Amino acid sequence: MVPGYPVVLHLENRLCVVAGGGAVAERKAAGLLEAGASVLVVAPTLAPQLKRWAEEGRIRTIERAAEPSDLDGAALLFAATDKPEINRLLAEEARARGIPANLADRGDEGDFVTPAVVRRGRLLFAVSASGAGPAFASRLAAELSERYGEEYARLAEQLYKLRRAVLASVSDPARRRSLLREAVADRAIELWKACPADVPEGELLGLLLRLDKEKDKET
Ligand SMILES: C[C@@]1(CC(=O)O)C2=NC(=C\c3[nH]c(c(CCC(=O)O)c3CC(=O)O)Cc3[nH]c(c(CC(=O)O)c3CCC(=O)O)/C=C3\N/C(=C\2)[C@@H](CCC(=O)O)[C@]3(C)CC(=O)O)/[C@H]1CCC(=O)O
Ligand SMILES: NC(=O)c1ccc[n+]([C@@H]2O[C@H](COP(=O)([O-])OP(=O)(O)OC[C@H]3O[C@@H](n4cnc5c(N)ncnc54)[C@H](O)[C@@H]3O)[C@@H](O)[C@H]2O)c1
Repeated sequence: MVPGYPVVLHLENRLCVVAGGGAVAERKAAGLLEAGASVLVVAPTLAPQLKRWAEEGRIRTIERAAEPSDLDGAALLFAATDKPEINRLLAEEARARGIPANLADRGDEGDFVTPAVVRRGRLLFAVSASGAGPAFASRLAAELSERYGEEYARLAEQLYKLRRAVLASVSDPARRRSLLREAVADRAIELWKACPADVPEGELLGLLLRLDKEKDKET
């Protein structure tokens, strides 16, 4: 088996085309909306949720069979019709234009697959089972979801603020690195979790520097 290469794509306002209008297309569209993409769904029949999103202006839809020209200007293609030969043809068209394609019916033949995802604010967990089955990936993602609750979204936000403060005020790279590592040690994490959501950056930095001093005293 040749393993895949994981990336996190920034798709804000990029055109992503979904061919197909069923349950799978809906799931892909939902994930794309979360990532701020500009979504075009093309299919002769559209699931109710896709119609609602179109009415709300959240996605664009075209109610007919997908055509190669639908790919104009697209960053990604999700071929999610229930016709394998159509998915393959569309993926070939996309490839010829340099657009990476996902094949809902044959993940291994596409340019990329979509992992099972758990989001906690800035945090993103993605699980791919690389052929061992989406049910397995989905189950493991559910376990991550239980292990890392909503409090991790807030924690990530605190760490984001803290990192910004450290980058802005500590110029020595080695010192920065050691502080940023310390900021994710157990004791520090407990401290950030206990802070109110709107704690200012400067205060977080002060707490971190104090922890650092205490650590120096202990050693
Ligand atoms: C994780 C998740 C993400 C998402 O799609 O968002 C995802 N599939 C999910 C659900 C799901 N998929 C299937 C069912 C029906 C039950 C069943 O058969 O198990 C259900 C359940 C449901 O629909 O509820 C069937 C299925 N899926 C694929 C094939 C064809 C094949 O194997 O190639 C077939 C057989 C189709 C047939 O019958 O012919 C292919 C792919 N599905 C992938 C991802 C990619 C591999 C990810 C990895 O690397 O592990 C890959 C390769 C391509 C891709 O889609 O990118 C999402 C769970 C979200 C969550 O719950 O968290
Ligand atoms: N990757 C996954 O996670 C996953 C999960 C389940 C099933 N599948 C596969 O994905 C396929 C789609 O699953 P579904 O549950 O969404 O199917 P579905 O039957 O609910 O929907 C199929 C959709 O494809 C549309 N369609 C048909 N011909 C088209 C064309 N020429 N151009 C554009 N759209 C067209 C139909 O109008 C319909 O909206 C399944 O056949 C299966 O092979 C993949």
